[in-house]
Amino acid sequence: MSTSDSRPDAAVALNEVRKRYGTVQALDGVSLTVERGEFFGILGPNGAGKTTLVEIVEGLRTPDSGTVSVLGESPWPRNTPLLRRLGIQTQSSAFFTRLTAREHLETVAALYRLERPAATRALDLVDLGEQAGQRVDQLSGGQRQRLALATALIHDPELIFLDEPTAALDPAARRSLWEVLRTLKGDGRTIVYTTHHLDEAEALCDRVAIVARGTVLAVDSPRHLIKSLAAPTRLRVPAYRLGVEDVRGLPGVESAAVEGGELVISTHTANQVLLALGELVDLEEITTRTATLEDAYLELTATERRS
Ligand SMILES: Nc1ncnc2c1ncn2[C@@H]1O[C@H](COP(=O)(O)OP(=O)(O)OP(=O)(O)O)[C@@H](O)[C@H]1O
Repeated sequence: MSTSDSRPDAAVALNEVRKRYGTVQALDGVSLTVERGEFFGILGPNGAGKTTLVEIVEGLRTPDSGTVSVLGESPWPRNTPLLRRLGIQTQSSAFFTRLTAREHLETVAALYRLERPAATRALDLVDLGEQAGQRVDQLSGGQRQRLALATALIHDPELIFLDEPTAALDPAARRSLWEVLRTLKGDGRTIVYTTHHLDEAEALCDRVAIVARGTVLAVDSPRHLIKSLAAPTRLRVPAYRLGVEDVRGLPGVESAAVEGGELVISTHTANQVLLALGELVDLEEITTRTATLEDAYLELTATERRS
């Protein structure tokens, strides 16, 4: 792993970062590099250390030891020129709640000494133009979340940190925000984001880090993670057609269980199992689901959940 000092060209470089709160070792020697222009996901169970990690990179906390470099600079002591190059969206973004969405953004724009059109651009970017005249405290949860994103983006930052940006969004709004995020990445910006939506991380991220108990379990592209962990393929057959006993001994079947009216068979040799199942049922009755990032994540973090 390269050290932060040797990678000033990286968007973020951490080397052996540790942070303890009392008896809790929140980060236990984290080293990772985020390249410029990357869409980078930080995944992990509750309490894994994700927020601590991101807050250290943002300069909001200092580590006990280790080095951190952000856009080639140290985030502390408080580095105002660097902060201006960062866009930070948190779950609990502070709003001027009695103002309208537009007034809120114009106020933020003024703090950055930006011209007023910056507010309109930010509203349009997150598709909040129609709510521009609505008071912030009357926006829905999802609309507030989009306003938080607009607030983080108003000064055109190079490196964007997003904390579960789609947590309160309905499925359609979530998809439309994905497009916003893809556009940001398309413009060459670097995005570092935390999420518990594994399907989303798989769809958006170039690479993800899976963190648990303050350590990085894996860093790779979702595709490579899925491949390297060799998570199983799942074949589903209506439970009224076949039972667990019918398939347990078939070649390639690793496990079988009934879930929600379907017999779910796990295998690493799907073709072999499909051949055998073809003797028992119509192939059209079988649905195949190849491994996902969620499977890889669950496999990697299984030990954490058991302990
Ligand atoms: N200010 C603090 N004082 C004491 N302990 C803390 C503090 N902040 C975090 N912790 C502890 O450090 C560990 C890591 O917390 P952190 O918030 O970084 O995890 P996380 O991965 O962001 O969790 P989540 O997914 O639940 O947001 C947890 O055990 C948490 O209880």
